[in-house]
Amino acid sequence: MIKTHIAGYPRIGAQRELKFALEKHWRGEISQRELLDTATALRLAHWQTQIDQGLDFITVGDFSLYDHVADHIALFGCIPPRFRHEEGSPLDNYFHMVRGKRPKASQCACHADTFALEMTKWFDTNYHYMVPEFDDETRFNLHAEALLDQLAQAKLLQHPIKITLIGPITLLLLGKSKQPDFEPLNLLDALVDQYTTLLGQLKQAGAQWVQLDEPVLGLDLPASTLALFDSTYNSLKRGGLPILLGTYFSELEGHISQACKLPVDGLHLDCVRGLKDLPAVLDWLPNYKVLSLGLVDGRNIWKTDLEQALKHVTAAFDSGKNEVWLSSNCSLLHCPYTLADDTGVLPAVRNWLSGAIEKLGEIELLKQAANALLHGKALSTETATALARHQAAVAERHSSNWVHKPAVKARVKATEGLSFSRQSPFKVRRAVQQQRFNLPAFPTTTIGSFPQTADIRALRKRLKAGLIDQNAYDTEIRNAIADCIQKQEVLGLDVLVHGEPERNDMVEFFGERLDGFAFSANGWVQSYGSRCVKPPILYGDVSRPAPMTVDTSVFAQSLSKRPVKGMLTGPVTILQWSFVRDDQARSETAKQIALAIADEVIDLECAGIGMIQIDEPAYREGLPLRKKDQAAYLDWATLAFRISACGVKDETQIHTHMCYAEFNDILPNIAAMDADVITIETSRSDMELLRGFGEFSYPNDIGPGVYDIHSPRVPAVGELVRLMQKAAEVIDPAQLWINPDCGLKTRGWPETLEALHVMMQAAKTLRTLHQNVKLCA
Ligand SMILES: CN1c2c(nc(N)[nH]c2=O)NC[C@@H]1CNc1ccc(C(=O)N[C@@H](CCC(=O)N[C@@H](CCC(=O)N[C@@H](CCC(=O)O)C(=O)O)C(=O)O)C(=O)O)cc1
Ligand SMILES: N[C@@H](CCS)C(=O)O
Ligand SMILES: [Zn+2]
Repeated sequence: MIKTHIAGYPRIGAQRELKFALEKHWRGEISQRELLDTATALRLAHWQTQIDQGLDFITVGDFSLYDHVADHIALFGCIPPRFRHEEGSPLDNYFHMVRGKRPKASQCACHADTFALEMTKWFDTNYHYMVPEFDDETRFNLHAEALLDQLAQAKLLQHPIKITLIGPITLLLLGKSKQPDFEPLNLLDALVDQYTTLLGQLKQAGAQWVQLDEPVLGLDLPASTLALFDSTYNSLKRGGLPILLGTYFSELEGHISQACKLPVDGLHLDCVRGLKDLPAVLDWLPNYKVLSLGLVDGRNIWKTDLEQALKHVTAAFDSGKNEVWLSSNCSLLHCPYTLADDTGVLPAVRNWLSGAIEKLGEIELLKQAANALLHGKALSTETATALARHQAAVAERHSSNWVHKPAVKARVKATEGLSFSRQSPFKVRRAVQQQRFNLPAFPTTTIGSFPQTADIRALRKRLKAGLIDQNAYDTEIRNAIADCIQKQEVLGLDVLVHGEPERNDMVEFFGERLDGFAFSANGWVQSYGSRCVKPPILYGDVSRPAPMTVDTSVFAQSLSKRPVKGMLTGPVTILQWSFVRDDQARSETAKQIALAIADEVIDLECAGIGMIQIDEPAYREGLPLRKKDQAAYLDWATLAFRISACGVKDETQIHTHMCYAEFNDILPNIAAMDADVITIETSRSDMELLRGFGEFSYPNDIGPGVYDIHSPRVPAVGELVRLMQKAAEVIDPAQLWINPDCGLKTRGWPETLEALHVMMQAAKTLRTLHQNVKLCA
């Protein structure tokens, strides 16, 4: 028997309805009721689409107003004490937990300025989840009302229901221990009790199945953790609801037999990332269990090769399996709603693509084709035509002239064996650069973007709608740059930026200017909360038809005597935050992008730009989940950065920037990138992240972020001085720069100016405290 389902659906809304409703609610423009009505309407629409496309189950539990991990914190009642208030609705307190809060003058002490939960990347995706906090005071207290309400809504559609939840072991491992020696897994028994009760309630309320996702099974796990799965799932059985164990994002290698033997009713396998596991799973998984094959890629947008997928379905039945489910490998959260009619995408490329709705159609088409094959029946004419048309599009992409550019391939080939080093070692470059720029101790700078105001976004919208012409747009952008430069001069920053007002997004902007990329008009994907990105579609060999940033940089530099950094996004980040090719190695694509960025770097240098920042915030995120694959990645990712950066003279200062990551385990590779200056996110770890840089004797200059840009909170001078003093304990002060954690695009101007003013005061204090800093080795 074949059944179809998905691991989860995008939730922001086909027209970003949830984003706009959330932001209106936060601005006080709509009530909680209106926000919840929007959410209900979206869920009903999503379930109806799944039914219309023929899926055998609708998936409930994947929707969230902000983040699904935060929802589990609310569901199991493990909200950290600082967010538990007597006053305010549960939803107010939920938003408080995920967004933080500044106290209103009139509010009581329980509303003190509280930091939101930390946010971090969901495995190796560009989605951010809210990090649960655990300590020995953590208690669980089931609050299933919201989930049961959703189940009741779904039941109105009279279609079988599968609930989806994060499994208890993954949930604990995603969290952070708030005490030095406390292990979140100590809480497992208590949490499993709550899960078991919940599963019982869900069964009673009419759910047919639950999918419990344990993507950590695809990570390198200690034997002690692996050992917990058996007893955990034995307990969960008591809930009485059939369990599908969900795995995705990685191969199960090493854990396959255990995953197959767990006391659950079915196993879901990621057949995109973990296809290698399939033969072993077919051997090990008992035939009475359901095997769910995740054959449609939820993290990319290419049409699935259904003929290939069909072979895997056949192999499953040939191995004796009785019940095979067809699905996406992971939640469709990571892809846009639809690309079928997106007018932004080049028509030649559009036919190769599949958004969430189209992926539901693929799963259904696969089911029909597999059923016909298994029962020895001919396909209906309609299915045969749809399948033939689908496969023709898949084949066309692989052989298209749009994809393959011999000159680009030849240029990459010519780089083989080259090491791509700067002309001189850092110490020599540093002296030459200090002579050129004459910077003070603790130079001050920012990461690149300044507030992307509603006015700037509205301006771009007017350009797109044809309401203003390119000249009018360029003039306004230049005004914004001039204003930004002037504000930085007034603040007294040492190294300026142009502020990035012309960029819709730091990756999409470059995608729009490079050959080999297509972009969509409405292909939005949730990044965190109400924030979305529109990843460009990297479909072919990459080259740079013309300079991309030189005019803007030259203009910005013409407005100041201080250095203004040229601002580029690095090859690994462009790769990581785009929908990328699946027909060639990522390392190959990265080299192509690196060569295009290298051309831009040289053009900037030739135009007189003395400092160039090549941002690589996704360098760490691209690290494969399994240790065995990491060294190879780090080698090519570092090489890609060096290809883009190393063509310049010693006197040109190369900066890079990284955020959202633990860096300590990859320090040798970061050092090998050999950027003259690296700015990193550190303030939220109280500079602890920097300790590793000190222990490793990181050789080049470092700007540890001194304040968190995710919050409107303005720090105090003393706080920043303390953080920098902490940094100076582990790093030679002569190596230290002062800057915020990351770009300021999501902030408003008032708090930005206030916070930077505080940062400048802190720099002054530090220069007094460290008068003897020797700036040049
Ligand atoms: C640094 N980060 C980034 C990541 N990934 C990227 N691809 N880019 C990143 O910068 N990953 C890690 C982090 C994630 N952080 C963020 C932070 C902020 C956003 C964000 O603000 N997103 C915006 C959309 C940005 C954008 O593309 N803007 C466009 C179009 C804007 C738009 O929606 N226009 C409206 C009209 C608006 C108006 O005021 O009238 C419209 O077209 O209808 C632009 O500026 O032109 C967001 O709003 O979600 C994302 C990730
Ligand atoms: N230059 C970018 C980097 C963000 S990670 C910015 O400032 O927004
Ligand atoms: Zn950043």
